[in-house]
Amino acid sequence: MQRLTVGETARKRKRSVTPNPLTGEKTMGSTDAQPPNLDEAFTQHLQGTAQQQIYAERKEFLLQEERDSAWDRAARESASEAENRADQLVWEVREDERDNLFGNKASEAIPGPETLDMGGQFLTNKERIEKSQLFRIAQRMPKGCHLHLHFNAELQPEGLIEWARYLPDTMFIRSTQALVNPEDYDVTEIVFNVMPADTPTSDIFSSDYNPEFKAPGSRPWMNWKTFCEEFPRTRSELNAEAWVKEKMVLQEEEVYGMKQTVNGIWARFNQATRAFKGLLNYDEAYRRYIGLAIDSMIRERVMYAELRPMLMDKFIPSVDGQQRYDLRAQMDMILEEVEKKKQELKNKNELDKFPFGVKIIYCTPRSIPKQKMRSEMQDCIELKLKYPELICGFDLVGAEDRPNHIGFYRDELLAFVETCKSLNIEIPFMFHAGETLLDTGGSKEPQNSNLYDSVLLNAKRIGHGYSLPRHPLLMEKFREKPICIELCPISNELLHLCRNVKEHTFPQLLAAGIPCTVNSDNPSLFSSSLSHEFYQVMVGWPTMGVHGWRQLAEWSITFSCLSEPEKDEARRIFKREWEEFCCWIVDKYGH
Ligand SMILES: O=c1[nH]cnc2c1ncn2[C@@H]1O[C@H](CO)[C@@H](O)[C@H]1O
Repeated sequence: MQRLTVGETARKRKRSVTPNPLTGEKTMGSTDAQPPNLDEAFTQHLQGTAQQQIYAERKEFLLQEERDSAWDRAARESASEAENRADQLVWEVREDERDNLFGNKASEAIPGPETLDMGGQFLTNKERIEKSQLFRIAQRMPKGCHLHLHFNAELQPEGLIEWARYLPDTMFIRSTQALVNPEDYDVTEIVFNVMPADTPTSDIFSSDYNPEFKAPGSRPWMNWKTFCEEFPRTRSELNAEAWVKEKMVLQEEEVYGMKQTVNGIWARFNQATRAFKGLLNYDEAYRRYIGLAIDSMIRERVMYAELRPMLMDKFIPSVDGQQRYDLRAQMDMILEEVEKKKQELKNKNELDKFPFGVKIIYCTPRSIPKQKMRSEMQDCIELKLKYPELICGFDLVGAEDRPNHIGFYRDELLAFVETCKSLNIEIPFMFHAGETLLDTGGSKEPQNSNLYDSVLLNAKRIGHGYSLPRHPLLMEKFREKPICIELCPISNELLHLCRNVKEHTFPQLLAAGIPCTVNSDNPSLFSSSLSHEFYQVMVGWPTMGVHGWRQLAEWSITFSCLSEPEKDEARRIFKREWEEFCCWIVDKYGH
């Protein structure tokens, strides 16, 4: 029988419509129709056709259109030959490590225990990351400026704990409960303080211990050295220092634990922050801390930083607990220590490594009453008048799912703006905003999102901005103004905004054309560093490359509070270092 073509079959099918005997419905009859020869049709249409050609051209056009409007276009187009080569090599290193270091080759076999997801949970991956060449490269990368870094959370805890050994008489510890049963050690919160040696003390290991610390006559403190000596008596598996360190750093199990909640991890985070405070807030440590923080930035190839101290507690003690230093004295210490570092660098002819020192963003908690907020703002302005080059911004900090939202302080914030204008000073807002999945500013009302107030109050930058993609209109406003976003990817993962960096919203923010920078937020609590953050954005989005890294670093200069001539100088240094960096990659990985 002669085979019908596809077209003839279709015509024939049309002719053979018959009513369904049960329903009367007319359906296509197939009784007398020949099945179409699909095989022949496909063979015919698979041969190089105009459609294939047109599709390929349209695809290329679509890709080109996307590249032409991509966020990293300027960097891509201005890349040197070495940078283009470095981009290709870094891509190769990353993709090789995805398959071979992490073992992410898809297979039906259940992966062995050595397999980890590249870009998966940060703390779970941390040891593997440290074996990675991509991480080596991230460490070596010139990073520009660090714009979101909390003052007490820059350095790892070991050093601070060690320094406390040298204060056998004046370092004290307080607990929120007696340490008697094993569970007490897990649930208690501890804080430190330097006080006069004759401060009345109690025994935290006694069931009579009274943790009350506010009431007159309360004596919740125990000498730290005594605490260390007594500690093994009740908890032999850890010594006091190791136990305290666990309290100060977020542990993998508590971050990712099945039963962990957003509130739970924030409570732990806040406890950890408070545990750091007393260990560095006394004159000797404060000074040493600044120098060491700068050393660590230089190692990480950061050339300048804007640090965020909480300045609501106005005094820090001297090492003997006898004197108190007010905010001005603290600012003087910062300036002096920065100056010492600069001198050191100058002597080594290395001033380009950290030429601009640091600036301070005045931070205050969003939990305080309006009256207190007002006095905080006045303190900030007073400091700005006294230290115009040092104070560079104002920020509200603390969990955004708790009161208050920025708009709660609307009148005070507007008064702050007008007062600054009348004094002819500028203290830009750099609010924490969008660091929440509820995005209701600690209330039940979506209109209390801190993202609205950040736009209305003309923030220069915002911290986090994680939930901004839910507001396309605000995205547009951020892009137009522009308001820069200080990304803190590891912080966001550890504080339960996303399970891992691949779920983070930074690709949406960047793709929308909003300038962003990369930051480490609280590296000492998160066991992280700025190099880890840059590593994370590289493995979190396959589209990220060396050009993207450069764009992020360049934005950190553009959106810093350096003066225009300083920015030009910063760009000059950065450009040179970047080219060296790219050549180093080509040298090391090009064979
Ligand atoms: O990611 C954050 N979001 C909001 N507040 C924070 C974050 N990191 C630190 N702090 C808060 O800032 C103060 C230290 O300067 C600490 O009180 C801490 O709770």
